[in-house]
Amino acid sequence: MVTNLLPLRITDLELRRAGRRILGPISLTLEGRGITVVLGPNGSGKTSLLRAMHGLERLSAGRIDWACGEAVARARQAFVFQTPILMRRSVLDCIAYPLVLDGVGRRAARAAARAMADSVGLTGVALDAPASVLSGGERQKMALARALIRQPQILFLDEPCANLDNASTREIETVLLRESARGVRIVMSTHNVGQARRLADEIVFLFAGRLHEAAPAREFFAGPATPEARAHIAGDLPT
Ligand SMILES: Nc1ncnc2c1ncn2[C@@H]1O[C@H](COP(=O)(O)OP(=O)(O)OP(=O)(O)O)[C@@H](O)[C@H]1O
Repeated sequence: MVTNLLPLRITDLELRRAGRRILGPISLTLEGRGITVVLGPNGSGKTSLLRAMHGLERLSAGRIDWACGEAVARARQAFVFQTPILMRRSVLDCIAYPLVLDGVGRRAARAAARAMADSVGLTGVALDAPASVLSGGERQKMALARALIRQPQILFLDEPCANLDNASTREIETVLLRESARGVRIVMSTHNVGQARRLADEIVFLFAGRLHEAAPAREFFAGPATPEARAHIAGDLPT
């Protein structure tokens, strides 16, 4: 179902901010199915690359081309931010909100939101309570439910498990693997090598704003192309 959106072609992309180049030049093609993990240390440009793909960054140079054209592509994708945006609504209404914006009636939207809350494991949570009472892990699940409720074909997630404990991380990873198996194309960032090993079909490794490698995960982990990638996988602290 993603075939008419992809490939996504990124050509000579550069982002310059405050007088310095923070990303690029990057040329990269995203195809097919599965989970692409954008891996790299803090500050390597992961968030910036995901935001650029999702159309949230002004490009300083280069192009980003979706196979189906930009407007169609934007309507079929969702983004989960590292720190979920909290609205002053109940948990259920936060999840239902994208459907309400689409014109779905409140009752139907809330019913769909209830089912989605269940499917991401938001159980034992008072769904009519304000979203602000949720724990970190619950907030991430709520953000994931809100992103999935319009059934996006492509889902971007920026460090979806940062600061979460093992149990919450495992639950979110399970949802991501399930959605990927259902055909949702997932593009996510992490600096966590273990998470990349567990989830990735493809790795895009960034270091200091540069693309070091884009390769099938098995290939990347068996023989990373650059010393920086090798050190990152090994858990060393390259300078
Ligand atoms: N608007 C901006 N103005 C100036 N510098 C910026 C801007 N946005 C990002 N940067 C810088 O660009 C670099 C890459 O940032 P980015 O958030 O993309 O990295 P990251 O790999 O996602 O990092 P982290 O893992 O810490 O979230 C950082 O040095 C950051 O300070």
